Amino acid sequence: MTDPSTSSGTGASSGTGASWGTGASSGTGASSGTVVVAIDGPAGSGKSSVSKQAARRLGYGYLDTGAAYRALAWHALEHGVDTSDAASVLDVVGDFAFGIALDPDAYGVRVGEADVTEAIREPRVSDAVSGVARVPAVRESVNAMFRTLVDSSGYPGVIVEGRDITTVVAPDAPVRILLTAAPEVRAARRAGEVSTHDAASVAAALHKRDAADSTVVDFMTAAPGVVVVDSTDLDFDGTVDAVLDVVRAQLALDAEGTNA
Ligand SMILES: Nc1ncnc2c1ncn2[C@@H]1O[C@H](COP(=O)(O)OP(=O)(O)O)[C@@H](O)[C@H]1O
Ligand SMILES: Nc1ccn([C@@H]2O[C@H](COP(=O)(O)OP(=O)(O)O)[C@@H](O)[C@H]2O)c(=O)n1
Repeated sequence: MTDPSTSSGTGASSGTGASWGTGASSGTGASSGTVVVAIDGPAGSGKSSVSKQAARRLGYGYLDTGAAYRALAWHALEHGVDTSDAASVLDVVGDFAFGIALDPDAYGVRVGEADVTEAIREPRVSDAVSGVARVPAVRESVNAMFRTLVDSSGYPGVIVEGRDITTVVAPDAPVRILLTAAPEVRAARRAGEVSTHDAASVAAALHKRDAADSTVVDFMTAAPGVVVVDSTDLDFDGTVDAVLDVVRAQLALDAEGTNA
């Protein structure tokens, strides 16, 4: 599943790649020269599935940042930690050994030796993840890990998707996209994936998580320079094409030096 080179511990990752996404515009957004395509958006907008397919088409890597927060929530639950208590969450960050594959055709997530690729999608993890993600020290630690993963990826580019990638993690990336869709469309898509819960409870959980997450990051409004792709009326392939159109247009502008 995961290549060891794609592993990163929160402790081991700090201090490297510090200029990633925060330095002067470099044409890549990464200190390693890796092109960063930053995609944010709410739950069920298509970030993961669309980013993965777009990465395949571009020959890029794909980094699912939500998987890191989910894996940390899983890790905290394994330790019996109350995920609504910031101090308790921070206690378990120290031995959080996170691994993720950036290959869009070999997606996998682990914590230590455990393959948690499926487990982190369980409703109990979805319910706990916002509590973990709202702790500022957790976010700083995880963001440093993302920079290390991208800088050492070996890919010419990486599509990085999450909630705060266009604004906090990679504000200088040459391509920044906010992927949205109407709330009822997002809920219906997510309900189609989860067979263990009825559609109404899936929708309620998704809206509750969006509300909790939006107290930490504004992922519903495009920051200046961020291009909106609204997938409400697009099918999956149409959304991938729309994202790729933006990537090509923004990279062309960047190459001309006009993508300020
Ligand atoms: N434009 C689209 N039209 C129809 N279904 C889509 C579209 N984009 C994504 N999906 C489907 O919706 C579900 C949620 O997408 P996902 O990528 O997990 O969203 P996110 O990562 O934003 O939560 C998946 O089953 C995915 O295949
Ligand atoms: N960059 C990110 C990515 C995810 N998250 C958190 O991690 C959770 C899970 O992210 P996800 O991308 O797997 O969620 P979905 O949008 O796929 O439902 C979110 O609900 C946020 O609480 C975050 O805070 N910042």
